[in-house]
Amino acid sequence: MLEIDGSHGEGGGQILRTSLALSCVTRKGFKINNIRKNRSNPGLSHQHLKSVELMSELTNAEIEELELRSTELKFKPKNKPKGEIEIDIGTAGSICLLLQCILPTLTVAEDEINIKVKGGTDVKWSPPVDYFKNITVYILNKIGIKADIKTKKRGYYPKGGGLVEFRGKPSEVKQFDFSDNQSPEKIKGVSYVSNLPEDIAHRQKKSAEDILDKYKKDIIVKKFEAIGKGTGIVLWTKNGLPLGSSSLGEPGKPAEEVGSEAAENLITEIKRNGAVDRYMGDQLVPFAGLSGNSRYKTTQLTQHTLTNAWVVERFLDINYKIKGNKGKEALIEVN
Ligand SMILES: Nc1ncnc2c1ncn2[C@@H]1O[C@H](COP(=O)(O)OP(=O)(O)OP(=O)(O)O)[C@@H](O)[C@H]1O
Repeated sequence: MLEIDGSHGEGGGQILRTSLALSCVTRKGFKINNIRKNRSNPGLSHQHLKSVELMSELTNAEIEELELRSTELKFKPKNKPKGEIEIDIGTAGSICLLLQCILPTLTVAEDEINIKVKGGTDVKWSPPVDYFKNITVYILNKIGIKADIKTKKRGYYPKGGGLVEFRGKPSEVKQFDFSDNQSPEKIKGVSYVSNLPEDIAHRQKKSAEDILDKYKKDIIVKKFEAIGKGTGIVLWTKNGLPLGSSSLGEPGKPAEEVGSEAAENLITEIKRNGAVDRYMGDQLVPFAGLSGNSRYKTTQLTQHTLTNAWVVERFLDINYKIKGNKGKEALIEVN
């Protein structure tokens, strides 16, 4: 069994998720300790626990020590992933982070993987579902990963209750070279509210548009069905590979600030010389590794990217070459 130190780098949940994914791809078992050691609430939270359960059901894995707040875990998959599953995170834990585990495993899937997940769709420190669809899944489709998601209901902190349907098919990851990007022709986006006045979504949109004044824009306003209250905005560039940014509303945060935060972050992404944004910088790591020979330039090298590369190197016989410094543009290569 491979031994993984969950406190490596930022010591967060992604070490577990990437280990689960790569374990299912290679069918190498692993033992992880110090799970989420550097988080204020260490150990497995609901989202991580459900990710382990999901991956274990898909591959008929043997697991030991699976409990809420466990800081250690053993996982050994038996079969190639496939199946149809309904899973309820039970909290506002991120649906998109749970789905992160499955995407790399489509490269070895025996059959379709269809999942209905309940939980949070637009929650802090995770990809909002509109980012996941329009940036993560969009870019992965381009490199051969056959996946799609449909958002049926939104889920916000603290109640969750969002519903997303995921469909994935056996896929072959293509080698890719994303070292350049084109300047954006247009900014697309969605400014949304649930169970709050629609005016908030219009104000978020307006303040984002004011900052993005020199670009063509197509930002739609939506009122989404949900159990709880929530607002936010997701923006992405059109032309070439999409760069994305987002901001969530919260009590006491003016709608104008939500819109301007997302727009300013997007401008920073555009001004930097990178083909993918800082979040895709870490999310593409496993796919570059699985393709065996790929390169891409991220707008900002993060600790998550470095840690993700470290995890993938434990499972695959590859080395990442990362040229650049943390916080700056960087080229990530596998060959
Ligand atoms: N605003 C965002 N837009 C897109 N992707 C995001 C955003 N915020 C975070 N992400 C992605 O979500 C993932 C977060 O990983 P991280 O390890 O921080 O989660 P986590 O550690 O599981 O959190 P926790 O330990 O609390 O569960 C990363 O892949 C990151 O790129």
